[in-house]
Amino acid sequence: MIEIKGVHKSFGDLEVLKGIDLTVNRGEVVSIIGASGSGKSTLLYCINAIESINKGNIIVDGIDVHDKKTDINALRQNLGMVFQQWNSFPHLTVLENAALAPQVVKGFSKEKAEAIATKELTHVGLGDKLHEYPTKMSGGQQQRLAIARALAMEPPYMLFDEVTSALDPELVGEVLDTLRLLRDDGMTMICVTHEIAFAKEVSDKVAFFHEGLIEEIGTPQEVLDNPQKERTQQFLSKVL
Ligand SMILES: Nc1ncnc2c1ncn2[C@@H]1O[C@H](COP(=O)(O)OP(=O)(O)OP(=O)(O)O)[C@@H](O)[C@H]1O
Repeated sequence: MIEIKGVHKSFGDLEVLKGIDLTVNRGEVVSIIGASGSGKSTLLYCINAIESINKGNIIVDGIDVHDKKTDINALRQNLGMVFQQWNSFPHLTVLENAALAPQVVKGFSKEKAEAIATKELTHVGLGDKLHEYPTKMSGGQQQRLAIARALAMEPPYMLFDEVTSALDPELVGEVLDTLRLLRDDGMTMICVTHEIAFAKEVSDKVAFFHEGLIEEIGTPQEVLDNPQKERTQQFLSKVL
């Protein structure tokens, strides 16, 4: 379970998160929507300690992420993260890219790491690209590689930060299909997304962020079909 309790985060004088409370249970898909600058990505970065927090707690399976005694590297193994921009190693093949972290971080043998990486790459539809170089692939394929690379660490949680935003429109579908696949596998996911229809389809909960606070949270039917707050209604009227 991921428990976010009263989290505040500032960059200098700018308070970006103003008291976020959110619980993500195992097996749940939670989508975070909201205007640009409302703090969605910052929350993801705080969950896996890329960013520090100023107040509150983030607890992952009972471990306080921002406690000085917490082994961040061990914790991050449980939190796979995929960003808007895919950053693979251009001099490594697709398989070598996906097998790298299990070897370096987990100390797995090359054979074991490549077996897991092959399984995950096949799962995301890249089984026929193992020995190609990522620079030769489309943006959608590279983003699926980024997902497989995160999955190869076998994390119980996945954090997705606008993974389709940098893609040409015709490539968005294949990446969303991959996320649907993970949802069907029962993966616990937090998705920061601008894809409202996708959020509606896959999420157990949708959180609408407004200026560093959760303005409204509930099922997709509650928040997206029947929003109670005026700000949610205004936001949805602009993006739907
Ligand atoms: N490292 C940083 N230093 C200073 N300000 C930052 C930093 N990261 C983010 N911010 C600011 O914090 C605010 C929230 O940014 P964040 O990326 O979390 O928003 P967002 O809701 O994810 O927006 P978008 O949908 O555009 O990605 C913005 O005003 C941004 O400029």
